[in-house]
Amino acid sequence: MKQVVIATKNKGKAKDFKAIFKPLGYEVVTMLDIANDVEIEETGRTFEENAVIKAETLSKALGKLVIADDSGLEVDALGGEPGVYSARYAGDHDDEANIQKVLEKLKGVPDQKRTARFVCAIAISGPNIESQTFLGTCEGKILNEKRGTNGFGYDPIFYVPELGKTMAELTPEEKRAISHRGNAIRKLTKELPNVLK
Ligand SMILES: O=c1[nH]c(=O)c2ncn([C@@H]3O[C@H](COP(=O)(O)OP(=O)(O)OP(=O)(O)O)[C@@H](O)[C@H]3O)c2[nH]1
Ligand SMILES: [Mg+2]
Repeated sequence: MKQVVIATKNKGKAKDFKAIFKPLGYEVVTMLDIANDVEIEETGRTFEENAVIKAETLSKALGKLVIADDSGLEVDALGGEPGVYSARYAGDHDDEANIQKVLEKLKGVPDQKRTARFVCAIAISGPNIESQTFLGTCEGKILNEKRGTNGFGYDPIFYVPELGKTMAELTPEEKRAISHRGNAIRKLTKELPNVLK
């Protein structure tokens, strides 16, 4: 089976990418499988900058084509927070603490002002290609409490109005069809149809 290397150590993202790439005929390999010792500092100010840092660092270390994902949640009533700090908003990769911080900050904010979006910047880098980025978004609303157990991160409080469900109530296939990550990868495969082998 053809392989695609993703510069992530996030198990939730790995699951999402498996759901996205399996129908395209690719096996997904992440840093958890082949480069757990490589540390990447996310010093960028934007999702795109961080995605390029991740893709280029791992691509140089492996000498291979690599895809990276930098993503997060933007809440309008919080001026776009947590943004690029989504993974480390309250505790470092502590999903529960991060969710509680968002809910606490949104206490008393009425339903119509709880709009938010997930953003995903995908970067692709390789020995013979110039790095490129693709941005995907998914619009929704932040609920007052958690619903559902699938997914990761902020999925249990992110409500998708068109489906009447939170991201955490969707199957991996349903999430793939509408998510920021699915949308960014669809752009990549449309614009670079021949780059993945
Ligand atoms: O509910 C969610 N559903 C999603 O689909 C999603 N995508 C991103 N996020 C949040 O944004 C952070 C990314 O930060 P991030 O891009 O730096 O990734 P990370 O540090 O977790 O892993 P890595 O890829 O850097 O190794 C994550 O940890 C999550 O908190 C999501 N939350
Ligand atoms: Mg990270």
